[in-house]
Amino acid sequence: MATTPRTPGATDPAPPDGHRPRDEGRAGGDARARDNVRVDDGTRARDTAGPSADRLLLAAARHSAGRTTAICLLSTVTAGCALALPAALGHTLDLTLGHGPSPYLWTALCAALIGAEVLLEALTAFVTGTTNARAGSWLRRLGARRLLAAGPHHASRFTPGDLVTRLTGNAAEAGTAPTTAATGLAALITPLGGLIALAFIDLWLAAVFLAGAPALFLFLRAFARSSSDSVSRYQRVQGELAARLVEALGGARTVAAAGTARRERDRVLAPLPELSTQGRRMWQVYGRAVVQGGILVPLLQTAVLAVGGVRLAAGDLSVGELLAATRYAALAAGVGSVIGRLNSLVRSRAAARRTAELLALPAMPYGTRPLPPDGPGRLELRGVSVTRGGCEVLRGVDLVVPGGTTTAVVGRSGAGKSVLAAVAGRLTDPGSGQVLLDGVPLTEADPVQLRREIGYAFERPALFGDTVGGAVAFGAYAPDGPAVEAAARAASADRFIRLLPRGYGTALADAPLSGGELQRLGLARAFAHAGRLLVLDDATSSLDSVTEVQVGRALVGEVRAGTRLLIAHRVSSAARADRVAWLENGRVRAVGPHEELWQLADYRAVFADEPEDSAEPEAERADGTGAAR
Ligand SMILES: Nc1ncnc2c1ncn2[C@@H]1O[C@H](COP(=O)(O)OP(=O)(O)OP(=O)(O)O)[C@@H](O)[C@H]1O
Repeated sequence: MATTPRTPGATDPAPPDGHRPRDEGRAGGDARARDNVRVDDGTRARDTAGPSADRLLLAAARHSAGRTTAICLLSTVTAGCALALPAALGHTLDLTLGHGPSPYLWTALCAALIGAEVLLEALTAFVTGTTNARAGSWLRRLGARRLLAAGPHHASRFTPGDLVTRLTGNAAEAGTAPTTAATGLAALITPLGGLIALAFIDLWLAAVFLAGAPALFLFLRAFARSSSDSVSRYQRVQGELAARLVEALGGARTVAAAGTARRERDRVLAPLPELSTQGRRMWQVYGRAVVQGGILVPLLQTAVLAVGGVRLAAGDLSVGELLAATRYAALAAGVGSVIGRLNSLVRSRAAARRTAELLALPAMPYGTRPLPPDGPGRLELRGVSVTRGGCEVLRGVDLVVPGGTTTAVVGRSGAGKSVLAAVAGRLTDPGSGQVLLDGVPLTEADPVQLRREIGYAFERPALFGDTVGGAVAFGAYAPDGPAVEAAARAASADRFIRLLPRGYGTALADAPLSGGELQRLGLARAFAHAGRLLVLDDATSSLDSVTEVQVGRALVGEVRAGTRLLIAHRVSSAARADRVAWLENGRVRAVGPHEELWQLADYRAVFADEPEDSAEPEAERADGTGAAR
């Protein structure tokens, strides 16, 4: 038996055709691999959710309104100090050169202004950092909460790598918008104030500066445009690389088995040249900006200084005023920081758009109606239709599973069995129709009670928890040790768990599990949390026939009694059930006892491809009902 190190949540990508395994991440909706924003009706999710991105940024600003206001005040006062300093320095210089009374008071004022500026800048940086972190984590929580509320089917529109990028980098970048806007105001005050101060000192100096301003403006605008473009392209390619890598790692075994490691490596790394191009472009844009800025800004300052020198020689300016003027010219040239902030706002908005797309996921509606106490677990599907990828995969399904009975759902591959299981356990909602548990529509039921009352086991369970025992106990509530062990016994998992180095206390990371062992742990988890309805979605497919029969018996005798819905591929599973619902092309073709359906050639043909090793260990009768109940 192949043994693989257990990686919680790791699943192989679905094979291109044929029977596809069900896993918890899929849960009724395939992650449409390599097509991260494709939605059900075949259209692409909007890449331009402008208004909702803006609303999200406004909400983030409201969330951190107090801190953002503080940052705005702090940076405005800092700008005030920066603007007052050149005038004070100039005046102090004039006093020192003997044009007035003692300069000590002014020197002290200069020192105070410098000290205040440094302190305020440090304080602003501190508050900005913490505000950004808080806003980012708030956005991240919003996104994650909505993702969970939307249910697995809707979440599967996004690939895991893409989701990680949206919830980490994008949320963090969007979270910086409020502080960028707050400091942007001050960034505007400083160059404007510098220009006005320049005009106050001497109109000629302001005129010289303004003459060079268009060139400065054009240069800054070009920088903002090309840098924002290259940065966003770079980020997009980075996200694509991450998505490909996550996908390849998830399917590492398939890749190894197919011997396509080299091809897969090439596919993962295919965006690298584009990444390199965009990276180079980013640095080129930056380097060009440094050179151009390094020439233009000193040129402007030199022009102001030259004209100032002439005005000084003519006696129209004092030495102190000339000193102040050069400083104000430098401050006025700092208009670049405004453009830089605009640039970050543009990037934050783009990032917010990607976060907002998560928030646009429809949340599954829930109600507060309690399920009737001691209800038998009667499951009813009324006219249930489900559309996936533009096709109706369930069409007007009517099905009643009486409380306390077991119904096996059979059908050819792609008939809609897993989607039906997902609808029955409320992992996804039907497009039309209704699902009721003990007479309560699932959409109106209390979600907490629903999760306690519906147990689920999958073909490829994802394990959560620190230890093997913890993984079995993981769920809406934590069963105690004896209940965990009883569930593991029922799932035929107890024996192999006890052989692990620390038994139930073995860390999951130290427990290499075969496919069958993994399935048995998933079954044990479902048994430990069995409520009035238990849905087993092909959850015994990797078990050998003997173990499967043992688990089937235990399910009847040792697990809390209730209604069972089994997705079955084996004759033996169908034969053990009280009734069989036979699905064909998304419709219920027939419902009845296996023995009766077995008379139909089409029904027998459903199991025609059944592998030999799934035959019953006991002699099977010609009608396929030899399975022990
Ligand atoms: N998210 C999705 N997007 C598009 N099509 C989907 C999606 N989920 C399921 N389908 C399609 O719906 C149909 C029914 O899928 P389902 O997984 O329920 O089949 P199944 O009967 O369980 O098949 P199998 O026995 O092979 O697992 C299939 O054609 C499948 O490709």
